Amino acid sequence: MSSSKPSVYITRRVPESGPALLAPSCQVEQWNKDDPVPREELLKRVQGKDALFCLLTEKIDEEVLKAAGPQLKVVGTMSVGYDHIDLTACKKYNVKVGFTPGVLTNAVAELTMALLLTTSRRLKEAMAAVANGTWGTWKPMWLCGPGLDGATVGIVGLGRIGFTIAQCLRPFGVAKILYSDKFENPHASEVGATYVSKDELLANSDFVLATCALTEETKGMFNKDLFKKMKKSAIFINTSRGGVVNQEDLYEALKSGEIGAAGLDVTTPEPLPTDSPLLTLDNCVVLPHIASATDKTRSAMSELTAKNILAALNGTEMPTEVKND
Ligand SMILES: O=C(O)[C@H](O)CO
Repeated sequence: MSSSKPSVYITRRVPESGPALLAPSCQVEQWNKDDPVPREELLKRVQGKDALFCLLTEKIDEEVLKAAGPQLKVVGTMSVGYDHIDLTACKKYNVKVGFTPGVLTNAVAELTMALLLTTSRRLKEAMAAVANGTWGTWKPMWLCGPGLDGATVGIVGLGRIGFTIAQCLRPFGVAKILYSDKFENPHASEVGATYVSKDELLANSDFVLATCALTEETKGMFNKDLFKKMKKSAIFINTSRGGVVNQEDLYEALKSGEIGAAGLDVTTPEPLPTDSPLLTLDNCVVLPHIASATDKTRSAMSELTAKNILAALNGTEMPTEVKND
């Protein structure tokens, strides 16, 4: 680094451990609030900065890169997903991109398991019954659900997170884990996962989990055609991005009984408006994008983002750089 300290703009209040790593060697400016920085403010504040520390809520496109100026060296996003960053524009402006894979894998797998259990064991309806007084006597046929024991689970996208979910599933006694992806995962056999076509996965799975990245190919992929191919009892879980689902089609599939239930940690848009039809359904559980929300994970994400930025500013290898060739 040159003698004058490089400047970094942080777009949100984030766990302090990340900014603390930057502070000794950088001039740090921060939008120190819990709500996103307004676009105009971002475009103003990023001017002249050497690095941008952002979140998945900020669209980082050519306009932002241009506003920053030619000295901008790196965009570090505090997320594993980077669908909010225009990689083509970053390449054009010679800006490196850092992200935070690995450190949030366990937390996201854990929350995916929570959604699986909440939907299959009908916890939303059960908790409502306790609260609203419709809990009568113990009834043998009441609030029964499919359970994981002996089930076939289909994972669409067996990357780090999908793989860890497969590990978590095994002690629950699932019979089969199927996965579909662009390529076979060479470690799949370690978790007993079998590579199949998407159609085979959809036709045979009791649970279908979306753990793929949002790309041009996966955008809106879970639509009425795919829901039709699932079992009528299938439970669909999404902890990737809301954009992989056609939400109108999902609503129809849940309402009409085309599929059994859904558990979503991600939606389009976020926050999901409170008048969304999805929220009227007993068989749909919606969470506010909290899969990585453990104290430890969010601190680790903040630190890794800072380390990516420092490495890029120092001209050393970034711990987790998005390959942008
Ligand atoms: O992309 C991510 O990192 C998650 O969606 C939020 O932690």
